[in-house]
Amino acid sequence: MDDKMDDPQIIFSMPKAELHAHLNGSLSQTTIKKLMDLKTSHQCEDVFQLQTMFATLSEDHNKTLDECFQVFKVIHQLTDSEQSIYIATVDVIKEFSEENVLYLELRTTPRAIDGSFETYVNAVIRAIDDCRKENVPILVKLLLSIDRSKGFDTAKKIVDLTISLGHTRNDVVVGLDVSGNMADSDITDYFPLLFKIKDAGLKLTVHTAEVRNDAEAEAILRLKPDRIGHGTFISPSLTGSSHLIHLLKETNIPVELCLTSNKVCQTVPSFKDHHWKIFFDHGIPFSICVSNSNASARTVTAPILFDLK
Ligand SMILES: CNc1ncnc2c1ncn2[C@@H]1O[C@H](COP(=O)(O)O)[C@@H](O)[C@H]1O
Repeated sequence: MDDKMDDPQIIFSMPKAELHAHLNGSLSQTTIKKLMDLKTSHQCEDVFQLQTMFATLSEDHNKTLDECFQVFKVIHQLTDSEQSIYIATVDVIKEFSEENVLYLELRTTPRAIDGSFETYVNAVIRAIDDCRKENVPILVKLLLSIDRSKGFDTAKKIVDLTISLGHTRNDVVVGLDVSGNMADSDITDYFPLLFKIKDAGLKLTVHTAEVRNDAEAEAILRLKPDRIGHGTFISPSLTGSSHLIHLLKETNIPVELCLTSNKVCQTVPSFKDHHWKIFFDHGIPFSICVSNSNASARTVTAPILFDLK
């Protein structure tokens, strides 16, 4: 099987649900250009430096997972104001809708804007509300993310905000995602916060086993989140053991599988070697997701599956 798909049109036209989309990982080139122009119009001094960084990032080659995390640091410089976050969110929603995504569960990590996480989240929610008012034909819900590399205190603020919005805006905010670089932290430090989310009746999804750490993967599965993201190194083809996949099957936790993201970040060598087939054969419930993409990358995953089956 070829790792490239020639004709994604059929997938464009299919109605889809997207359950794992990072807001700042979903900016199209058009939106990036728009946000860059916004910086220029505000006469930001760092705009030339940003342009150079984006030119380098746009070079078409796969990146390691660590390099992917560096990319976000650059993208975050573009979404650093209420206005830019609003524009980014509206664009991402409309672009998913244009690709016939009917249910979009967007996730994003609030950053302090003028010292306030609320400002960031309010800009995202205002964009979702405005798309609803405009009758964009897509249902959008929001997960707030904690970035596990940012420490407990920041995570606590985001968890408290999630719980508060889970009451006041439960038409939009459905729960929490745990993301960020696995190498940077011990996930169990965050467990008291994750229990708070569960106790508040909110949904929880956790990036799990993107790189190998069997003890951590087991601890997350035993925590029983509502979903897990990736689950790459749960696969016996990579760990050489069936222990984690049996545990996953026992807990029956659905997995957000992100084929393109895994390939680009090189946590799997090729689509052919992706663990989706092993999960399929074990009867693990999963959803095919994008995680991070530009608009043109979003629709390649499903044809790959058709091809493999
Ligand atoms: C590739 N696999 C991944 N694994 C873990 N976390 C990831 C990720 N891809 C993205 N993120 C998380 O999402 C943030 C960008 O979107 P937001 O600023 O939140 O909208 C990244 O900074 C990282 O924390």
